[in-house]
Amino acid sequence: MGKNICIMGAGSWGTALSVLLATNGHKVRMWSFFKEEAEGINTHRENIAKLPGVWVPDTVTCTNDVNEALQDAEAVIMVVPSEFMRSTMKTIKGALKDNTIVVSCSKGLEDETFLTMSQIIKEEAPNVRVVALSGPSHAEEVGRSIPTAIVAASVDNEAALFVQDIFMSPMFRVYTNSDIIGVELGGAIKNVIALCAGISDGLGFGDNTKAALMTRGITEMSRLGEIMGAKPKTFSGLAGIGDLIVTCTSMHSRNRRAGILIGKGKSLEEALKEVAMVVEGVNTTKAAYHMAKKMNVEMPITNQAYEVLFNGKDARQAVVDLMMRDKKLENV
Ligand SMILES: NC(=O)C1=CN([C@@H]2O[C@H](COP(=O)(O)OP(=O)(O)OC[C@H]3O[C@@H](n4cnc5c(N)ncnc54)[C@H](O)[C@@H]3O)[C@@H](O)[C@H]2O)C=CC1
Ligand SMILES: O=C(CO)COP(=O)(O)O
Repeated sequence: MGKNICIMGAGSWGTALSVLLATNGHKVRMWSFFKEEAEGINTHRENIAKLPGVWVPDTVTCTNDVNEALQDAEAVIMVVPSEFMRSTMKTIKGALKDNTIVVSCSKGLEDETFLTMSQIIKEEAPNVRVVALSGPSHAEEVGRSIPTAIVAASVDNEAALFVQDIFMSPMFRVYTNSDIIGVELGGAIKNVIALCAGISDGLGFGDNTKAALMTRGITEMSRLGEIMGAKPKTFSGLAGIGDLIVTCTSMHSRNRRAGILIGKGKSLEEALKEVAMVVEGVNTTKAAYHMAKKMNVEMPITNQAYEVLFNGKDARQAVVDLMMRDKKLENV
C-alpha cells in the first residue's frame, strides 16, 4: 500500500528519489530550502537546474514549509548536503514522532565531530529509527529508471526492511545490511577518491592511474572502517567498491567533474562554481584528513587530496609524492 513520504532536500538526488517513490505508488511531499526551487518543481514538474529532463509525477508536491512537508509522514528521507544535516535536523526534530523512520541518503562526515549522517540524526532525534541508503546510484540514472542496486543499512532490521519495501522496484534493487557505519563510511570516503580520480583524469593520466587510486582508495576506506568498527566485507559491496567504481568513472559524478576541472588547472572555487551542485568530497577530505590524524590511520591519498584542495599543492607533485612513498608490501 502507498505510504505518505516526506523528502527533505529537493536537489538532484531528492528529486530522483521522489520520482522513484511516486512511481512505486507513494504520496511524496518534498521540502526544499529554497522557495524558488519548490515552486519551480511544482510549476514545471522538473528540477530544471539540478535534474533536467526528468519528469516529476503529479503525486509529488514540493514545499518550502517544513510542517507542511512533514504532515502525516510515515518515513522521512533526509537528502540535504551533509553540511546542512544537523541544522535541518534541528529544524524538524520537534515535529518528528517517536519511532518515525528517518532515512539518510546524504554522503559525508561532519566537520570536527567526524560523525556520520545517521549519527547526527540520532544525536538530534534519539527516538527515531534511522536507516542509511547508499550505493552506486547517480540521480541522472535513477530518475530515468535505469537499473540500479543499493543498500539500506540499519542496526534496526525491521526499519531496514521497511525502507527496502518502499524503494524496491523492478529498476531499483535494494539489499539490507546491518553494518550502517561501514555503509556510511564507504559513501563518504569514495567521494574523496573520486575527486582524486577526476584530478588524475584532468592531469591527463590514464586508466592505470585511476585503477591504482581506486584500489588503494578501498584500502584507505577499509583502514578507517576497521578503527570505526565497520565490517571489512561491506567495503567490497555496493556501498564500498560499487559506489567507488561509479563515482570514479562516471561523468555524472559531481566529485569527479570537480576533480577534472582542478586537474586542468582551475581553482577549487572555480571548480565548485562550475559544477553548481554539492561536491561532498571537499568537506569530507577535510574531515577524513583530521579524523585519520587523530586516530592514527594511514590515509596517503586523502592526505594528498587535502594538500591539493586546501594548501595549494600542485596536483602533479601530489601524484609523484604518492608514487614515491616508502616501498611496501601490498596487503598491510
Ligand atoms: N546527486 C546524486 O546523484 C546523489 C547524491 N547523493 C547525496 O545526496 C546529498 C544531496 O546531493 P544532491 O541532491 O546531489 O545535491 P544538490 O546540490 O543537487 O541539491 C542540494 C539541495 O539541498 C537543499 N539545500 C541547499 N542548501 C540547504 C541548506 N542550507 N539547508 C538545507 N537544505 C539545503 C536544496 O533543496 C538543494 O537543492 C549529498 O550528500 C550527496 O552526496 C547520494 C547519491 C546520489
Ligand atoms: O553518490 C553518488 C553516486 O552514487 C553521486 O556522486 P557525486 O556526488 O559525485 O555525483
